[in-house]
Amino acid sequence: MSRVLSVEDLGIGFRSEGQDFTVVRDVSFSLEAGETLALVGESGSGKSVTSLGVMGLLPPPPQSRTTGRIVLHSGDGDIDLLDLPESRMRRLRGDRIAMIFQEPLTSLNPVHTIGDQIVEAIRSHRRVSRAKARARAVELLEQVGIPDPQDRLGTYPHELSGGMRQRIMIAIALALEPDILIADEPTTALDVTVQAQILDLLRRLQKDTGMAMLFITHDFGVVADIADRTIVMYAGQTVEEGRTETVLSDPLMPYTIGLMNAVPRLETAGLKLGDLKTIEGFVPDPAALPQGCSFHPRCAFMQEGLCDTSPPSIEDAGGGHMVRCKRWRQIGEGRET
Ligand SMILES: Nc1ncnc2c1ncn2[C@@H]1O[C@H](COP(=O)(O)OP(=O)(O)OP(=O)(O)O)[C@@H](O)[C@H]1O
Repeated sequence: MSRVLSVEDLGIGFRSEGQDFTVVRDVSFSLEAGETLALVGESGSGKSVTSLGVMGLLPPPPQSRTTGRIVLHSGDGDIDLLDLPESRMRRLRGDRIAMIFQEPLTSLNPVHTIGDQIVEAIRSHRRVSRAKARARAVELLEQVGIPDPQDRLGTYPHELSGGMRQRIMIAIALALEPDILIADEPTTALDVTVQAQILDLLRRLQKDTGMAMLFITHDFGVVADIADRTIVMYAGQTVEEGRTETVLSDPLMPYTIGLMNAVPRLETAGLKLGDLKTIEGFVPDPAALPQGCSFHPRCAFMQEGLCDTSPPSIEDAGGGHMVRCKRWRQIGEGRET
């Protein structure tokens, strides 16, 4: 597999009411062609801000500031996205990196037909005739499973169901055959059956096109269905990372365990980790992070004098399974007994 994206030591901060605060810290990951990486965490953990950073869609400085490197590995060589002028970033967006969001209605234009919107997406990046772009639009609608694609070109977004709208957004995102698709909670607003259909569709399209996917979700059920690798984020940091099957079968960070236990069908039989059923409390305010481990005030395994003093570094628990918890060894041992 070839590498398509490297994110190195990403840091993102905002300025609000004269105060600077950091919401993403030291996040590093890479994406290979054809693989899916999930970013998981509760609301406010920094998943969306990370993906907006990759897309170059954060507010301009001084409202936001981004540090580290985001490198797109393309046929034309490596492109450092943080150094790119907005005009070139605009050309890459949609073309090499595309994004779909939770609620297609906010991205689709209500006054234009879906055919016009797909044609526009193609013609804004490629010099092709209207007729050719329309033919490609029909092909794309077929690809994403829209029945009677020719007739559907003339419909408006509000005439379609939520699942169909998400398929349209996927068609638009794929129109230019991007190397990377960022999917930010694309199935959260859909009912369970439609959610499964959209996940199936994304998996099939990925197989056909070889694109890499960065999949943002708070739902471990979705992670189990779609991701090759998983990064769990908490308070703007990676707290656990590894192959999805490793993270799911052998979670070592109490935050990950708490998130997983919140998904009934994943309830981890045999974990024997006491009564960590749900996670009490909230993600901390980025402007007032607790001392020590950011998660310690909510953690059932917190050890006074250890977890509340200095922040834990991220450690390799074996085979690239990375964990940011000073007590991961005891947690692993507790599981084996
Ligand atoms: N434009 C902005 N200005 C100031 N703060 C922001 C801005 N966008 C996001 N934040 C803050 O950054 C932090 C991370 O937010 P982010 O949206 O990335 O979380 P998330 O994990 O994706 O959650 P969600 O699932 O709700 O989108 C939050 O504390 C949020 O309030």
